[in-house]
Amino acid sequence: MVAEEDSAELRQPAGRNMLERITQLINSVFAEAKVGVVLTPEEVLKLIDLGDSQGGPTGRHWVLDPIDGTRGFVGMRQYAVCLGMLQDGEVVLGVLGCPNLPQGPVGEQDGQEGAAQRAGGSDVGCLFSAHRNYGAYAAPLWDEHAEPVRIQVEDLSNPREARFMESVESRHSSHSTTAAMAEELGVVLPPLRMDSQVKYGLLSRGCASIFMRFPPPTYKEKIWDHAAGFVIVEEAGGRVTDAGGARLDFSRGRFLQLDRGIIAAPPALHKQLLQAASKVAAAPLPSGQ
Ligand SMILES: Nc1ncnc2c1ncn2[C@@H]1O[C@H](COP(=O)(O)O)[C@@H](OP(=O)(O)O)[C@H]1O
Ligand SMILES: [Mg+2]
Repeated sequence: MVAEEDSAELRQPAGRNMLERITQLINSVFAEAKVGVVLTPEEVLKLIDLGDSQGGPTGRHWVLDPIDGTRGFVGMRQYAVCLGMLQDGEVVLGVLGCPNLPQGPVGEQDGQEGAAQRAGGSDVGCLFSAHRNYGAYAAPLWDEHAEPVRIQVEDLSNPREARFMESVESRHSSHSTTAAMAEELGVVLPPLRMDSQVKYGLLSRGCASIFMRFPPPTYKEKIWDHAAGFVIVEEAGGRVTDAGGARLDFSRGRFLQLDRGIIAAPPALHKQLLQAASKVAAAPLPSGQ
């Protein structure tokens, strides 16, 4: 298992109280679900540390981000529970649980504080999934009897009709770079800002047609922030590459090695985005940047 968290902080004296609370919470959920197991704090620490696999090009690895979009979670916006599976370096399975995401059309307000208050309604909460070569699907998160429906990216090639998505947090993805890309491409709609991998889910079901991410140059993207969303978008007919056009490569361990950033879109738009990316990269920076 390749997972974001480890137990280091919980092993400190200052983490003891939190460890007790987490252990109690797990045991109460286990009791409710009649699992028949009671964990000790030490067992909880060991289980968390099972996520220390380094991934790589061979074998099978689960890739877990238990709360992706931590800032969105804390800010009562969007977040996602993300699980992917790597087989010999290729993402073959992906699941995204998005508790605060409406099942129908999504607007700017759904990426803002207050989204969490709408959670729990029968039309809020989405589960996206994909199995390599078997398509991408969406289902209501809380209805275990609902039949998942096949999803497809929007069949769009005209940037003037396109809506692009990016991070809420400009420290995660430069809003000025995406604005320059949008201008170069001729996108006229304002960005849809959402936390976490819900953006990959929205792209896959055609709620928006472009996802761009341009982190600071020194930042190394982690595979758990993209694995599940990547296979879901590809199985929905989209393309996900770095800004140089290389398909994301999950076989290199816990990190992705990217040229500038990530661009995801239906194929016809994706091609135009790559052209825009090379023009934006070649343009001189405005003074002061
Ligand atoms: N400086 C940075 N640049 C790019 N990504 C960053 C970042 N700092 C944190 N992140 C990642 O961005 C993820 C959230 O993505 P988004 O911006 O799409 O909401 C975070 O996931 P976690 O919240 O799981 O830590 C974290 O891994
Ligand atoms: Mg994350």
